[in-house]
Amino acid sequence: MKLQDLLEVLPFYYADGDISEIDINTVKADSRQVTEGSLFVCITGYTVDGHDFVEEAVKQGASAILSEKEVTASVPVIQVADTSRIMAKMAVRFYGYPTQQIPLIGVTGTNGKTTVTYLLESIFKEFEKKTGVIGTIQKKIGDNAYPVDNTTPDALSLQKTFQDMVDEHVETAIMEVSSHALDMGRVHGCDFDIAVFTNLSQDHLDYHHDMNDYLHAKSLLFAQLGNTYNSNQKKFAVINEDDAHSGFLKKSTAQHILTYGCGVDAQVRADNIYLDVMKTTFTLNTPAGSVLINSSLIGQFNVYNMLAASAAAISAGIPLAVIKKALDQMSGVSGRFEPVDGDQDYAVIVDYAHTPDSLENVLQTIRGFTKHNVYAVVGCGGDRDKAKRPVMASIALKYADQAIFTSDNPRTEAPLAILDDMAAGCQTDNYVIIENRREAISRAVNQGETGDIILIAGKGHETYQEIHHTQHHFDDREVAQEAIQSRNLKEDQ
Ligand SMILES: CC(=O)N[C@H]1[C@@H](OP(=O)(O)OP(=O)(O)OC[C@H]2O[C@@H](n3ccc(=O)[nH]c3=O)[C@H](O)[C@@H]2O)O[C@H](CO)[C@@H](O)[C@@H]1O[C@H](C)C(=O)N[C@@H](C)C(=O)N[C@H](CCC(=O)O)C(=O)O
Ligand SMILES: Nc1ncnc2c1ncn2[C@@H]1O[C@H](COP(=O)(O)OP(=O)(O)OP(=O)(O)O)[C@@H](O)[C@H]1O
Ligand SMILES: N[C@H](CCC[C@H](N)C(=O)O)C(=O)O
Ligand SMILES: [Mg+2]
Repeated sequence: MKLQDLLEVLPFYYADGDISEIDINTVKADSRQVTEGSLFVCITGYTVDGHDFVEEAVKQGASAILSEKEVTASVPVIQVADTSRIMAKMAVRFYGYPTQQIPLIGVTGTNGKTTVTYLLESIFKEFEKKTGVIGTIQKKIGDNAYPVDNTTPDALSLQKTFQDMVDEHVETAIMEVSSHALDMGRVHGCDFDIAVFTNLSQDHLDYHHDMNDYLHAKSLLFAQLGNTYNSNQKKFAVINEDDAHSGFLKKSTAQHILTYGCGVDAQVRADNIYLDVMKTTFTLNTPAGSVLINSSLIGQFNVYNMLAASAAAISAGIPLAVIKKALDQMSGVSGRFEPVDGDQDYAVIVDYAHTPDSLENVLQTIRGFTKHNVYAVVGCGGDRDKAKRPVMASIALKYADQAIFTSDNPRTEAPLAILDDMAAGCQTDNYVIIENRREAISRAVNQGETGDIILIAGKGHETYQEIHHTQHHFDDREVAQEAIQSRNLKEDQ
């Protein structure tokens, strides 16, 4: 592609050097990925400054540089005000406006995004649509899965993925949209058709200044809804009416709104909710009629996730009977309230709860299921929101008979310093600190007696423990299974 064609997305720019004959065969923001004929985009990052890699990019074969600061290079330099924002627009142009060609659903909120995207995938598959899914666990095109680095990829990877989805005839794309992504403009230029809000509670205060800043980032998805290119189609904001922030989010969009919740005001509503350890049933009331849902997803929070997915599906015109069939059949999401079954008479549940609200929801749910002991194995991530550490610890103590505090991706922090931050939130002494996660899980499993429930929180589907930039293989489900088997063996002897 001619560089000048790519620059059509810019109203103004300043070019240093003759760009009229320059061809671009790819756009890269990482000098290590630059190949002959790349446009190298300099991003001022959080750890390093991409402008420092111009020389390396030119050596690797970059034909031109897009920068937001003054840089000197032996190839033409185009200077703009904000390279991240412009890169997103260029990515959309470079990959052929892919989200104008597929309906796109974006899901945002503190908790429940992954679950809602998988519920939507099941519903659209039941409706015989080929789906694409992008999120925390992986990205999927039809039934093929690929690894991801971020819940919401950078703009270049994202638009490339959408182009792949177009090439592979995906009929609906469903993605998680993180607050980081919204704040950094990773989704600029995406033509969302439906935007879903799950809920907002404390997280990521390492990145966002305060809860208002966090809420504002989330609202950008709704502000962006329908503002891009072809806006003739009906666009919907699907909003959790029971969340305290719903009013603000409703004001953030000029598109149609469909609310969901458990109160009388919600347009898509759950009534007669029955929660038990094996199943959840409720009546799903919608503007299109009512059906009884009989799901194997556990807990009140999953009723909300099913309402969110149902409301989004209704906005997309999917019949209620199809929604019911998909929700009834869906067996669960990897690492979310996932039981580990080793033929034991106490339950072990692995769950991705890593925020105060999700931990409270999942422990409250578990507490409601047993009069026996509840054990909670809990840690907090390093290089992440420090303010949530004492809060999560005190929630664990409130609901569990014993909490076992341990490591969860300490990253570049000292594990014991993280555990100290957690201990600062403890008003009671029903906890132990076991830094090594394998030992912590083993301790919990060895204490389990008939009817007890052990929650292993925080890592869910993750298959690693990240320590000082290195990921060591670690899967809570495998480790718990090994601990159960080793105890079974000892007891059989
Ligand atoms: C704080 C944050 O989100 N950072 C993201 C950001 O990194 P950054 O801006 O700090 O980049 P940097 O490493 O400083 O580098 C700056 C620039 O120099 C370039 N560079 C760097 C080195 C080099 O040799 N050559 C070179 O050109 C880099 O490619 C980059 O363009 O851009 C990177 C590339 O897109 C992301 O991978 C990175 O995510 C980091 C890994 C991260 O941990 N992000 C988390 C906090 C995150 O985004 N999480 C959300 C939410 C998850 C949830 O839902 O809970 C997510 O969407 O995943
Ligand atoms: N609607 C909900 N409200 C509160 N907690 C929830 C909800 N749905 C799920 N959870 C809890 O949050 C955890 C994470 O769920 P899920 O992965 O669906 O959320 P997410 O928003 O994708 O998280 P992340 O921000 O890490 O991508 C679950 O394991 C469960 O404990
Ligand atoms: N997307 C979240 C995941 C947290 C998962 C938890 N295991 C941790 O490492 O804190 C984050 O990067 O903050
Ligand atoms: Mg997720």
